[in-house]
Amino acid sequence: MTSKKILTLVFVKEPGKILLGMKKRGFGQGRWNGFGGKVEKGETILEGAKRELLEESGITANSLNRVGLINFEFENDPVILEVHIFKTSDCIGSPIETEEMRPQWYAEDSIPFNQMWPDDHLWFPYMFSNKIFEAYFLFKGMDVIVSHWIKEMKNLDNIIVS
Ligand SMILES: Nc1nc2c([nH]c(=O)n2[C@H]2C[C@H](O)[C@@H](COP(=O)(O)OP(=O)(O)OP(=O)(O)O)O2)c(=O)[nH]1
Repeated sequence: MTSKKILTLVFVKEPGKILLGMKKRGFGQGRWNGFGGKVEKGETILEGAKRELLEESGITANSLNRVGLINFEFENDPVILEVHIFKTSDCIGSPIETEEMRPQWYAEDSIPFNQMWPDDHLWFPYMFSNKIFEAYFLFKGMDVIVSHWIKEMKNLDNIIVS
């Protein structure tokens, strides 16, 4: 039997650059990523996304735009990770280093994909060209993608996040 965990991932974007954080501990440690985590009981996905962004980067988002939805499976693991991805440029505050993340701005043309999850270079181009997408990745361990698909979507309105 499989079970699902709902997670969020938020990217703060300014023209030509994006804020990433180096994950200092836990799942994905040592990789640059957006800010996010598990949605808690009693909160919506959007609330969870804003909470994690604030906790991990010190930034408050006024609004978030949907970027995509990815389901991750790992061989020999019954847990599916459903990751809701957002971006925002409508936010307040400057990034601060937290217990979990060390933030750094990167130019869009120098993203450190070799220090990121191996799927990221496949879907970042959708995000950078403002395309909404849905994707699936099956991993063996944390480094090898066994199979995957990515589809551009008109919207993700069938998946309610508010
Ligand atoms: N870019 C990218 N992000 C991913 C991938 N897989 C994956 O789970 N993530 C994201 C989703 C979440 O934002 C984050 C994992 O959340 P987490 O385990 O740190 O959650 P958390 O902060 O609630 O955890 P914790 O407090 O219990 O440590 O990593 C991936 O392949 N690529």
